[in-house]
Amino acid sequence: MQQFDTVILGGGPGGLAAAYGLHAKGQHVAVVEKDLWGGTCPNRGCDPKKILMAPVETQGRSEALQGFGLNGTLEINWRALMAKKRAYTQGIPDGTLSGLKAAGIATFHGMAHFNADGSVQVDTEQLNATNVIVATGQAPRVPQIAGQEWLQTSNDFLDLDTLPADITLMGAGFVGVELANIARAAGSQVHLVHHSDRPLRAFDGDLVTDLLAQLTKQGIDVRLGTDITQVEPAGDQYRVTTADGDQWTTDLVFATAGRTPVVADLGLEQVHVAATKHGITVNDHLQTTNPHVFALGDVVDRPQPKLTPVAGYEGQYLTTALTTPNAPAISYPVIPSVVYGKTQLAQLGVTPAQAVADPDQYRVNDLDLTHWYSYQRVNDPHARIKVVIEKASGCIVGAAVLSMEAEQVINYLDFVIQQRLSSVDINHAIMAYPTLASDLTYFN
Ligand SMILES: Cc1cc2nc3c(=O)[nH]c(=O)nc-3n(C[C@H](O)[C@H](O)[C@H](O)COP(=O)(O)OP(=O)(O)OC[C@H]3O[C@@H](n4cnc5c(N)ncnc54)[C@H](O)[C@@H]3O)c2cc1C
Ligand SMILES: NC(=O)c1ccc[n+]([C@@H]2O[C@H](COP(=O)([O-])OP(=O)(O)OC[C@H]3O[C@@H](n4cnc5c(N)ncnc54)[C@H](O)[C@@H]3O)[C@@H](O)[C@H]2O)c1
Repeated sequence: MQQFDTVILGGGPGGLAAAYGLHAKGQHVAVVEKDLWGGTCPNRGCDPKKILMAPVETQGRSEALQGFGLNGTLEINWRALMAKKRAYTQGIPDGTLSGLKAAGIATFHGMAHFNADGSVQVDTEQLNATNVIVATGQAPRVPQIAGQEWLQTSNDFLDLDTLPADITLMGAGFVGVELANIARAAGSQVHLVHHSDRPLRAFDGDLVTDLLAQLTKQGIDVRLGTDITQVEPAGDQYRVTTADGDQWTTDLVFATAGRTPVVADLGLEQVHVAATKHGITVNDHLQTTNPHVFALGDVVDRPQPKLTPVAGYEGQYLTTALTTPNAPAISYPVIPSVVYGKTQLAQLGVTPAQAVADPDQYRVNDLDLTHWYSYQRVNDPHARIKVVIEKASGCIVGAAVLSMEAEQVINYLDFVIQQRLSSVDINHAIMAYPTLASDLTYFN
């Protein structure tokens, strides 16, 4: 039996933020990881995805300028791109582990679960702690359809040796839309199938419609309002059948229909930690139904989006909460979400839909940006922003953006909203011109 102040289950971005934070506060900390040190984001999520996305973005910019001073399209070399991705990801687990060891944080590799006395079991090791933090994340959800055993996941996609000529993606959420962008740009025929008529439900409906039109223009076969009911082998390929009776053959089918919290086999019931199908139940101090067990990151059932910076923020919060008497409840700043691709979709703060529902408090500036200098310069075909303004203060409190530059614009607006900067404040700053930042003055 080894004794710690805090034992953390899961060595992803959330668990690691808490581990380093609590260690810096003088706690004796242990982290348990059953698979790849570093977790989803740097091994099978954000980072490898965005490495694959780099040439996609460049190709998109090149396509937009064809006939406007640029001739010749760019071709993606999948093998070379995958080699670049692997050169990055292969160093992550060892690098993460050495960082923890160098800091003096205890590490255990293996599947952790609770014993009935509240201790944590990792193979033959029994770890005892004042508090335990569950940071076990989410895993791809594989829908239960006929032939589900043939379905691949984003983990497989992000490590494909060769990109098949024809792929099908089941679900047009964050993962489905981003993988569709990558595969299409790299030369695959892509079928993107979504069960409802309204994918990316958290985002502004008009901008999602614009984005889907862009994907269709890129040659992606977008099929809405239809369910894949069966996948079966057909020679070297798979035959896909939908509820409408449509059928086609494809080389690989990927389940991109969401992710499920990793709670099975943790023995949560042994220590009376409650969970729903959306994750572990916590109060406003990230404390579970067991006062000595806390949870953070993707595994938590909460309304905030399941993103790396949110997991990291919660790790920092628990650093304070577990080392300060009477710590305040967690309070989240505005959280930006971005769907990456040739055209990026981003959102932050009060949504245009919320603003329209409360016209006494808010107004919405719906701006076609295609004629603004920043977007004309790069020939962005569909640049658009909806800016939500609080009527009483004149401050920007939310935004939804669709453009090749959305990831940058949304982060500038994050500062503007978080600091509650008025247009007078913004005008006091001299920004380099002409840049995306110098556009900020014109949004409200
Ligand atoms: C394809 C893809 C792309 C993404 N892109 C982005 C993006 O661009 N931006 C963004 O912000 N977010 C993105 N995300 C989401 C992001 O990866 C997660 O929000 C983030 O990794 C959550 O961190 P976490 O620490 O909560 O969980 P994880 O990173 O999932 O880490 C949990 C760890 O716990 C381990 N574990 C599980 N059970 C046990 C156990 N019993 N014992 C020991 N260890 C265990 C797991 O092996 C894992 O390593 C993406 C996700 C995917 C899948
Ligand atoms: N750029 C980013 O920040 C980024 C990228 C990828 C993932 N993520 C994070 O990971 C989470 C998971 O992403 P995701 O795309 O796996 O999930 P998601 O919840 O964003 O999208 C999955 C979609 O599939 C649909 N669906 C469910 N069952 C289906 C079925 N049988 N057939 C067809 N469609 C079906 C769902 O309605 C949903 O719209 C995201 O919510 C996000 O928090 C973030």
